[in-house]
Amino acid sequence: MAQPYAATRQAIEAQQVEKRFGSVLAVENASFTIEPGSFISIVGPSGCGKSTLLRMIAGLIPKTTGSLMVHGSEVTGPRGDVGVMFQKPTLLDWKTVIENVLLPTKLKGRVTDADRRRAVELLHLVGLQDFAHAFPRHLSGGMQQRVALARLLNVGTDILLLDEPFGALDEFTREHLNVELSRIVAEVNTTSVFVTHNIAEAIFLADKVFVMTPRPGRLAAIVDVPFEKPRDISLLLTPEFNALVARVRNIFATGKDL
Ligand SMILES: Nc1ncnc2c1ncn2[C@@H]1O[C@H](COP(=O)(O)OP(=O)(O)OP(=O)(O)O)[C@@H](O)[C@H]1O
Repeated sequence: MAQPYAATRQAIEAQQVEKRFGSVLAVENASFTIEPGSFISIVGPSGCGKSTLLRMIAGLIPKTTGSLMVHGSEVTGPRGDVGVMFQKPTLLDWKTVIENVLLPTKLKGRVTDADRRRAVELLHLVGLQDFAHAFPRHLSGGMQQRVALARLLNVGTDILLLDEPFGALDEFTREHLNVELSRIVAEVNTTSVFVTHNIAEAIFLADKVFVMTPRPGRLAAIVDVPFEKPRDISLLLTPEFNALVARVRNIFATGKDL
């Protein structure tokens, strides 16, 4: 359900945003709004500008033209209310799991007992409560991404930008983590923007799917996902789900919605 202030203030608002890298038009004329608390997937084939769009929202690269606002203010650089997670977990190998989760707290100052309790809560949330004192090298790739997610949640950002966070993992782990991610972001009530080139994954997670097509990177359609949440993996086998997958695939092929 939308937040009370959704009517007046969107989490993210883009108007005619473009990004050029020299002669390459990476993102063309993107306009959209993202409501607080919603889950958006950006899906499209390789090179269509998904990561570029996400990096602009994160303030990691500047837009070339247009207006891009987060919580009502123009994005001019990285900001505290937006957190980003990439395919590689970037954990500190010489720190334990809980020390990695507490890293953002430590960068701000002294770590209190309350901070430690919160870190333990976050480890419960991502299912790693028994691994607080393990080192990252003793964890699987999926577990390391869970630590990265707990660390990101510890920053307390309102908006999570997730760039293929499970892209390097096997299909089974990935499906399982998608279910977990869905539960976790609903529990902490963040706005989430998730980049993937996997159509089923995009639909399974999202309230809306932004479909991008390449050359130049264009936001071809915004598709509403009608399935109730929380969602179970069995949804993937239903005709309704597969019809939506076919619809998104058709947008890739034709650049147009049905
Ligand atoms: N720093 C850069 N300098 C020059 N060109 C870039 C840069 N970053 C991206 N591009 C170009 O912009 C276009 C979009 O790239 P982007 O990485 O956003 O696509 P993507 O959809 O995320 O692809 P993938 O799924 O393969 O990660 C591509 O043509 C890419 O070569």
